[in-house]
Amino acid sequence: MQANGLNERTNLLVEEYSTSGRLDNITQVMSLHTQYLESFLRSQFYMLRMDGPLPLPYRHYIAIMAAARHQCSYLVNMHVDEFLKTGGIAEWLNGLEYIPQRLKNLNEINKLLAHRPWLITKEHIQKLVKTGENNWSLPELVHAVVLLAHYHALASFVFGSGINPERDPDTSNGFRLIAVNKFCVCDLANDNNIENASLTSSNFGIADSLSELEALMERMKRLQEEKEEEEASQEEMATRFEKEKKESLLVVTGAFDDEMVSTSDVSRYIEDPGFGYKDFARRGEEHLPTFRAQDYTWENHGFSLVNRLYSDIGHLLDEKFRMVYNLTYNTMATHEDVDTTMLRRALFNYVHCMFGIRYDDYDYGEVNQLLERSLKVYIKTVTCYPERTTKRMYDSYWRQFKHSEKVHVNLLLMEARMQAELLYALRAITRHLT
Ligand SMILES: CC(C)C[C@H](N)C(=O)O
Repeated sequence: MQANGLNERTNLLVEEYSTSGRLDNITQVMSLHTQYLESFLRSQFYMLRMDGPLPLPYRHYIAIMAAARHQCSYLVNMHVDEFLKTGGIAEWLNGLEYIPQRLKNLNEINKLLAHRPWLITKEHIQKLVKTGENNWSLPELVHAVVLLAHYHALASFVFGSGINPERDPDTSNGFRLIAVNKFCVCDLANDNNIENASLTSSNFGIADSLSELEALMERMKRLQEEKEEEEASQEEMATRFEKEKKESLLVVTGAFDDEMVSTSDVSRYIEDPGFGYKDFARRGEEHLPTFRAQDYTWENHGFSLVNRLYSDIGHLLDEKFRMVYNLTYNTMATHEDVDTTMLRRALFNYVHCMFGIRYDDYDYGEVNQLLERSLKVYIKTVTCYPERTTKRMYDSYWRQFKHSEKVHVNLLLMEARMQAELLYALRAITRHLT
């Protein structure tokens, strides 16, 4: 890393250390992307610690409920500590039966938001805001929704980057208890080249993965040229989206490892643990409806609503979304000066596609050409079933790329997911209001 970048990174880490008294592994891994880290920390600090509609312990309890939907013990434990530190009632940590009804009422929206946000309707919102003494005010509800979406998405980042719990010398078994997917966070933070590690465990040689990279760059170039030549018709574009959406449902992610559930003690914070992202294709009775992005965009609708009800969070989130969307170093593994816009768009839009969100000016044929199968498996797992992510999945795509680039991928997935959840929830709130 260049001296400049390194300085910036160090400064930011020092600053974070002095404000929060710790440097967790999330921060360390994210510090590979300092600019992003800054806006991430700013918005997180705001929603957790600054003036806002919800009392502090509530915020941490909501973070716990959100992270528990994905059995993310790492985040759960972190916020259990914070919950107690901010004066939360210890009894609540026994599980959902011990919390006030009002908080319990968030279960349903937590569950839908995490796994099938398209099912959220204005009726869900109505129920929450009109239940007599247990009602939520709209600002409180928006604060809660932002926290839920943030922590669902962060769980994706944690599993996607293989972040392990920090070792705590005081609790001898605290570490073992929650080690789930055994990545080495130190490797990530140092951005060692993954070449050696991943190649020995796979059947491919360096030559194959090199030509994989060349082929990808070739496809990007060709798509760029084609784009300048002809434009597909509206119908053709719509068909391509539907095709990609349908196919995404067929992408098979790792089988569920039961061991993981039984070793996790976080299930007491959730209801209906079996509820997950729907494998529509197999069941067939429900389909994933299409959300036309231009009818309800973050920029024109979501942003102003969220900002009005919970002031300034809109700006912070907006800055973060823009940051991640535009983040680039113009590199592709060892190549420099490459315009990677197309590839980064494909990643972001593919996540939205899995949530049924369609941009009618985007050609989903690009997703199909740029994202290979193993990458799609990784994306779907990290976004929809993060707890199932394995190191093998992480290693199996883009074998020439650096760790920092795979962390970059994770940032895109995380933010796209957060935005998708927010869009559905905010649309329901708007409908409730009109
Ligand atoms: C996710 C990666 C393909 C991003 C790329 N390294 C860039 O700087 O744009």
